[in-house]
Amino acid sequence: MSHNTAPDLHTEIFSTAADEDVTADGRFTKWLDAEGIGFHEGTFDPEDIPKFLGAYQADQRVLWGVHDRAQPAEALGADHPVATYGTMVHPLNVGAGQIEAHQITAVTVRPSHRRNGILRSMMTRDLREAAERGLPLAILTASEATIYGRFGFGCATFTQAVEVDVRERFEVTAPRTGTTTLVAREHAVRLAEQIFAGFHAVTFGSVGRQYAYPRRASGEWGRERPVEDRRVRMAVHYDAEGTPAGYVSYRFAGWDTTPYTMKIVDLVAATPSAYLELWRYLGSLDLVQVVTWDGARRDDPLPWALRDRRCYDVKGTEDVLWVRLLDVPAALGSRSFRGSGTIVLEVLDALGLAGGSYVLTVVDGVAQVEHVEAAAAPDATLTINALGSLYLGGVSASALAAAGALDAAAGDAVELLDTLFGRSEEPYCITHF
Ligand SMILES: CC(=O)SCCNC(=O)CCNC(=O)[C@H](O)C(C)(C)COP(=O)(O)OP(=O)(O)OC[C@H]1O[C@@H](n2cnc3c(N)ncnc32)[C@H](O)[C@@H]1OP(=O)(O)O
Repeated sequence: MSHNTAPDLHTEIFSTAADEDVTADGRFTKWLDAEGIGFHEGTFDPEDIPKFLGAYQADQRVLWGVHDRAQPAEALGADHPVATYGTMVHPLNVGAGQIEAHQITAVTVRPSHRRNGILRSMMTRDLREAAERGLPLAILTASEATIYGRFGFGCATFTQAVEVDVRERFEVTAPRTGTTTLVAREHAVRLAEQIFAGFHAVTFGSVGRQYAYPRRASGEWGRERPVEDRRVRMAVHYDAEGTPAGYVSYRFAGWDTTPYTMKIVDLVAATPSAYLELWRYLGSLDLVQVVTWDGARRDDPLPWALRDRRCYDVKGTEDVLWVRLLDVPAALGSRSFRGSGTIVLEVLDALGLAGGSYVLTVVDGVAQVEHVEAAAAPDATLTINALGSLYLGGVSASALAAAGALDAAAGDAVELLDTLFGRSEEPYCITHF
């Protein structure tokens, strides 16, 4: 049977409430299943749906479903979205303070409906409405690097995947402090929340975590399902005062994997010494040959703390946060800078949300930003994407200029931007969403 009917689309936007229907026919279950199709997952176990609903409520997610009422009779029903989109708000650490970031997640469009502008229509509407609500910026983590530039996002933070040889030659040379020990499952969620809060408060670029994170770190939830993963263990580092300052949760890859591998599920350290002590602990695990982790900082201090730095092998780099400024004065004005100086920026925004000329004045790291009439001679011109990349200091203005992504009237403008936006540490985000 042929089916030439044009799509008949309508969008439903809802926030999950406690009385949401969790049966197979409920809109939440249909929405979750549609999202799962986009990421090639199987259907969900019905008994998991209430737990996912509870998590989504805790995160205060807003869910979008696009429905097509003109599909063949045998197709998934019209109550089953052909596209999904989700948003929530969590704080982003920008130094001087935390700003509310509009997070975009769960973006999927069914193969039968792709490349018809469905993503574009959801995202342009959502970004406009988020800007109207006064949110200074939007963030996301991207499945592909080619999708979101056109919507004004710039790649802003990175992590690297590492493999550390923890056989005899592994030794952390820093002086030993505090205690690191396995903790009982019943305390693990609370400890994970408490330690992450300490880490987040001091880590530039960190984003507050959703409900599922401490549960997965503790093993109370597994990676795929919200049921206990009995193979996950969690060790906590207590500093010299006895304060929990870091945790690592890990899972053995099994005796069939050689070299024998311990995979880090999550590692969060609120202090540099907690970080090294967690690695000292990992190095003490008998019968393990390598430890793997995909969330290390690009400027990881660990190799500098090892007797044999060649134990540490970088396997790859991954981009994490993509940033899209929605309100340039609010976003720049909340961030801590370095030094002092004044610069006029011309920002180009194809979506017309945040473009214009801005005077950025920084005095001893504190910024004031003024939106001005089109400047006759800006010191630097860049797209909103490039400003999103520059925003957290994950790339220098010099690198953007060398890449043709920032056009400076004079060389000292680039130098000044390097000083102002530069940081001694890279921005670091270990929250995926
Ligand atoms: C934040 C997150 O959730 S990341 C996860 C993103 N989702 C996935 O990776 C799941 C699998 N992919 C999909 O479901 C879909 O292909 C999507 C959501 C990526 C794209 O949805 P579509 O409705 O097909 O996109 P739409 O038709 O609106 O395209 C908008 C523009 O993006 C481009 N585009 C869309 N997808 C891609 C892609 N994967 N790579 C490069 N360009 C893309 C289109 O060509 C179009 O360009 P134009 O407007 O400049 O001509």
